Amino acid sequence: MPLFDESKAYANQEETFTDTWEFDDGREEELVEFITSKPELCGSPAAVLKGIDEYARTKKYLMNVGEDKGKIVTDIIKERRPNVMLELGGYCGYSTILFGDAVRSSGGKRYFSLERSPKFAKNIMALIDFTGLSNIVEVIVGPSDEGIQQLCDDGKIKNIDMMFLDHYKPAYTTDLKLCESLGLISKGAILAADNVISPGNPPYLKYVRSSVQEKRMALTQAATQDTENFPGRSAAQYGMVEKLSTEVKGNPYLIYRSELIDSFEPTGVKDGVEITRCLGEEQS
Ligand SMILES: C[S@@+](CC[C@H](N)C(=O)[O-])C[C@H]1O[C@@H](n2cnc3c(N)ncnc32)[C@H](O)[C@@H]1O
Repeated sequence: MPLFDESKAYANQEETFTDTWEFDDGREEELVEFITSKPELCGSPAAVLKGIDEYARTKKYLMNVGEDKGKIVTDIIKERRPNVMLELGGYCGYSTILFGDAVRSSGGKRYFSLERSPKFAKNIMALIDFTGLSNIVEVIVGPSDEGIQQLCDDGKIKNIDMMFLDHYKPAYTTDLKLCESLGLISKGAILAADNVISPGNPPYLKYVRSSVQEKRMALTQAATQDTENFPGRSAAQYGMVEKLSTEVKGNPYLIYRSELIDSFEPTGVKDGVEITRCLGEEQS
């Protein structure tokens, strides 16, 4: 793994959790102003991303995927060339711009960003408009499980080619199972899950690394295993508002091959992205 370049490190991450939102102390709107007040950045995804990185380095930390982990995912987008890609958790739109632009450049049609906070969603839309990506990116406001169901009911997605998971950590497994149950995951789908080292997501890693037989066995155990065993405060975070369903069983017959790619948070803290490829479905 290459070493982290300290010269591009974001400002230190402060402790600003509330029961409802992380950060949301005005920095996100300050960022939008910082970017949109520079007309020279308008219409250029690369320039806007540079501007967001500059804000997070010189002013206040932002919980973006960042350049290093972002490159892991854009390399896979170039290889997979997804027609339809979803991200769960958009925040200020850094990953939305980076991956939405990569999907567009590789010939894809739609990039859906699902963001629970109406305030954050408004900021993403402002930056997407400014960057010139509104013809490919659609921001869906509300909890991810409702957004996924809605996209499916509206016929906007029939299949997910790629999905980036970067929202409420205990919802990674429940949302993946929801996608599986809705028939949205099939051979060729690729999942990229952020923060599997920092803060970590043991239930998700266990699920995507399990064999069909192990997943079938797990169905006989308590469903709460998906949303328990979280390090630090990553589960308590948003706990007052997140209502996860542990009833959705998913499709245990899907065959996954999963690997961790080591990398860094934009602050330099070690982290990794779990890349999971669906190889097909075992006949029941
Ligand atoms: C780590 S940030 C996402 C960063 C973004 N992907 C990036 O790299 O630029 C997590 C985001 O997930 C959102 N979020 C948390 N729970 C959610 C849920 N259930 N559905 C959708 N978004 C959620 C939070 O509001 C926050 O904006």
